[in-house]
Amino acid sequence: MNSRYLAGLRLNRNLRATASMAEAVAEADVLIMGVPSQAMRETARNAARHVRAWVPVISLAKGFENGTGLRMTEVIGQELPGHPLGVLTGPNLAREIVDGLAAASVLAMEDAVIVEQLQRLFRSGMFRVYSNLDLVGSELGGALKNVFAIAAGMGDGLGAGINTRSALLTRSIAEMTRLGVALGGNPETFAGLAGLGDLITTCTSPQSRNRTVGFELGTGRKLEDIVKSMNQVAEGVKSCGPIYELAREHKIEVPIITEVYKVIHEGRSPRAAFRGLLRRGARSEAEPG
Ligand SMILES: NC(=O)c1ccc[n+]([C@@H]2O[C@H](COP(=O)([O-])OP(=O)(O)OC[C@H]3O[C@@H](n4cnc5c(N)ncnc54)[C@H](O)[C@@H]3O)[C@@H](O)[C@H]2O)c1
Ligand SMILES: O=P(O)(O)OC[C@H](O)CO
Repeated sequence: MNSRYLAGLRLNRNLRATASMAEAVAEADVLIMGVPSQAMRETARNAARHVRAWVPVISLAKGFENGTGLRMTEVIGQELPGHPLGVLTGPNLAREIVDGLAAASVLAMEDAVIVEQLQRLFRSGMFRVYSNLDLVGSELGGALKNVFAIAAGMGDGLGAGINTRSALLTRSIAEMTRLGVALGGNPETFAGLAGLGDLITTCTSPQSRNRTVGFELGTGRKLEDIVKSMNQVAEGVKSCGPIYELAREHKIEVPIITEVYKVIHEGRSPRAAFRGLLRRGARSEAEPG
């Protein structure tokens, strides 16, 4: 059992826990990195002393590094150079998967041969794994959707209706695609499991930590109190800053991300954020906003 994070659920009996990095990593044929984004560099650096050369490293994290604005496989690549890198991402709420409910995921790597081999390794009865050679787009989808989930949660916390949520999700996927393509992803990836699929799950499930942060903000609670009361990471809170900066750097208009950034970093109220989105000028559906 992992009573702190997945209370009441029995873990697979093949899992073995250890607090020793050397023991966890030294004999590994594949390394799977499942820590919050802001802990990724330190964790990869600690692993580097023990891991064998050429072992593939797969990231599960969905965020950007604060300060550098780097994606997780970029961070891992700096600390573990020469290893084939990938991400496993998609609509994958941990609790549902441990509970044995069916789910689909994307394993994205740039090497077509290795991704096919690992796809077989990750696939099991109720867990269907698709491959994708667009590592950058798949990784971006997972990180960007967290900020949109905060926005969707804020709407729900404010008592907005399903029409509002649907409008927000649809404009979010347009915004995700626009920014994701500018940052090097393929547009098709954002319409797949790593983009739209994960956006739907995270924006609609009460299990999502990012949506929960947004929801609580919408009901009027303070960000500091919400984060303090959670024992798990809500990646969108810390990744929102680097994402906003990347959009500015690439001159991409991102109205939803901008409003979430203002709520998190500039004390704007969720109600004012939603009003800000509604008051934007008339435009075509193909335009930002
Ligand atoms: N939980 C999910 O449903 C889920 C699903 C898909 C992807 N992810 C992503 O996986 C990543 C990790 O999420 P999580 O749900 O496991 O987070 P979590 O907060 O529940 O747990 C993180 C784990 O990392 C450990 N950790 C925290 N800081 C650390 C540090 N400095 N050094 C070493 N270990 C540290 C914690 O002890 C804990 O075991 C996130 O990027 C998240 O977006 C989570
Ligand atoms: O709980 P969240 O908001 O971190 O979302 C978890 C997963 O990313 C959903 O796919």
